[in-house]
Amino acid sequence: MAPKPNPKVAKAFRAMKDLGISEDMVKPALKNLLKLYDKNWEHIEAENYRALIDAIFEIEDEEQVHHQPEQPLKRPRPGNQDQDFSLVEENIATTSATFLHFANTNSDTALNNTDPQQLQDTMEPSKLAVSNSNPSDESESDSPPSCLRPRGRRPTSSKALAIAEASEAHQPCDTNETLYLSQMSLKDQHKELVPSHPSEEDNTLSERLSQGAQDISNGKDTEEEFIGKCDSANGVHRVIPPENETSTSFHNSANGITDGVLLLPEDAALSTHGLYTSIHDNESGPADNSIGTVNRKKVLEMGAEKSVSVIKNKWNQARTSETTYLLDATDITKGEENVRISIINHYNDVFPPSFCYINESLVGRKAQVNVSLAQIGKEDCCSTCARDCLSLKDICICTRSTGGRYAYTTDGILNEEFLEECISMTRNPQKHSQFFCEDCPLQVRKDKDAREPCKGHLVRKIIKECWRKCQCSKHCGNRLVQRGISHKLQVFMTSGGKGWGLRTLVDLPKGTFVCEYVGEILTVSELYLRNQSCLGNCADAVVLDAGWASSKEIKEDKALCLDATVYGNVARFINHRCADANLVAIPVEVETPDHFYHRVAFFTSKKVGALEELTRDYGINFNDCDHFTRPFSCRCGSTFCRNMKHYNRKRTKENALLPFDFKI
Ligand SMILES: C[S@@+](CC[C@H](N)C(=O)[O-])C[C@H]1O[C@@H](n2cnc3c(N)ncnc32)[C@H](O)[C@@H]1O
Repeated sequence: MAPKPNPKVAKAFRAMKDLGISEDMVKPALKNLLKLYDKNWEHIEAENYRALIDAIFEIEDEEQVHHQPEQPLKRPRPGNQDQDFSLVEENIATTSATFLHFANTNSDTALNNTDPQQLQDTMEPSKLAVSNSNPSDESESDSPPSCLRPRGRRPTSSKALAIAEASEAHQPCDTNETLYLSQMSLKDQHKELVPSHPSEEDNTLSERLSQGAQDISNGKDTEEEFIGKCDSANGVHRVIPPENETSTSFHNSANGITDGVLLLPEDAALSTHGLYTSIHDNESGPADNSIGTVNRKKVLEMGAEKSVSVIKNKWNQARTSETTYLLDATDITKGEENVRISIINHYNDVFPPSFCYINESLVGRKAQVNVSLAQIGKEDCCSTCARDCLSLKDICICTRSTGGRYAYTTDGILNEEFLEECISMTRNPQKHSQFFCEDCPLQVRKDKDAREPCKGHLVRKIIKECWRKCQCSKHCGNRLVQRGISHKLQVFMTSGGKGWGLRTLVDLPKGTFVCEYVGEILTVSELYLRNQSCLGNCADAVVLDAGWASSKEIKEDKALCLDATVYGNVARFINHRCADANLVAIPVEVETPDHFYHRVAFFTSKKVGALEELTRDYGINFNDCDHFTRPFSCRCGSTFCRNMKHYNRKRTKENALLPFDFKI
């Protein structure tokens, strides 16, 4: 019998995998570190495997010196975001190559004309590497306790493919069919997909990319050009037939929605643990070990039936007790947004985290959110305006919270002055008014002995949009965030070891609304408990403290936050950048006169070019464990990085042995 793997090793591999780092890269680095630290795991595990990440990059740097071809995983150099951008651009050939192939699947000519040798010549070896790792080879019997949240998992065993092929091969291609990431590996396709010498008449790759995105958002039937098309002859990926049940959307159900906020019932198994336990407990799938069988499970019931799609992977479940949500690679939003948002990974074979896409926040079990229409008084809505408030002579009452000025311009972007003030608050909070609570909800959750005084909350500027009780039209210029995402975005695997990220596919002027942060509305205490049970693997949350200044006492059920770990929107993929991030978060009131609940909207703080990664400052103090964001070694690449002072890439071996706080 093969020896059981060390659980610490398995845990380290898993942590690196979450960051998009392949096993092949982890192995040599981990071996070196174990030698260096004399198998003392404390140093290796510290600060979320910071030493390991550094060691991986060092090996990679060395390799880059010795082997000229570019490696896929690159550390962003300190300096600016353009660096990140250029990395994306550098590698866009790979991404677009995939698109090019798909664009040609209709005629098949490109594929037929492709000389595999020429293809190889055009690709760097690292990008051609096809992961042969078979999950069945990874013994998971000793795998570390998995976080209670579900995670993306890639059923790549030969058995999985065999079953998929048997049931789906030779099915005709149907543009209505949806290609799910869980059934494909973009990387595996690279060998066959990249045309050797794109003709000179071809559009530039980035133009094609943009065009692909445009086609998708225009709803043309060229989806396959963008992400994939059933190609059973080549066996490059499999297609799951369309689901024949009703939409997976919670959002559209009439029941349960109160003034724009969807309420889940007490017994809806909202906690991560509860949700997945309930799925597992009730499922009665096929008795065999089939993989990739799609099952639908009623998880939430509220009068009308709502169902959640789960990909039931018996084989995976037996090993990890994890359930994976289906993810549509052409549109991770499941149609919940006005635009489709695709997801792409051309760096490694890591699958995206599994989560349930929602476009409006859901009220959790304990949070108290007042959404009653009766609470919206005359002073909170414009009852004499008509059509577009912004075009009227008289300033409407909805500008009360923004000092009698509209936050938006008639061009549909944020007012420059207002934006600059919000940016300044984010970058230099100490220069702005703050208030300090007597019993800070962020401290109350702690043991009495560990409590510290309130660290202060900014008195933030809040946008109040017009809402349904107002007399203006739905197209009023003072209703921007409530109309949802309108620009083309894409989730992509970053090149700098930050895992998945979000980027724009079009140029965005300064002050453009990009998206909201959507998730479960929890109390701070609920989040605290959830994070504790999550064994360090929760996504990040946003505290809704903009209204706290208006109240002397903040009751427990009013201290709210948003957690996008299990239910969330595209904002859950936005990575952190210290100080000079290109997005700024601004509280917005829409239909909620309750000052303890507000939405959080992201606007561009500068002009952002197409394909540039979108980033926000999480507001982390990297020396302070109090922040809800799970600690990570910052790889933002900013010259203002608050985590850089501890970091020196060229450190000596002796230095490597020092605790991180002492490194220079
Ligand atoms: C809200 S998630 C962002 C999406 C995430 N990258 C993913 O793959 O799902 C936040 C997590 O992303 C990673 N992350 C975000 N910004 C980072 C940065 N500047 N450097 C390193 N890791 C980062 C950290 O692991 C963090 O806990």
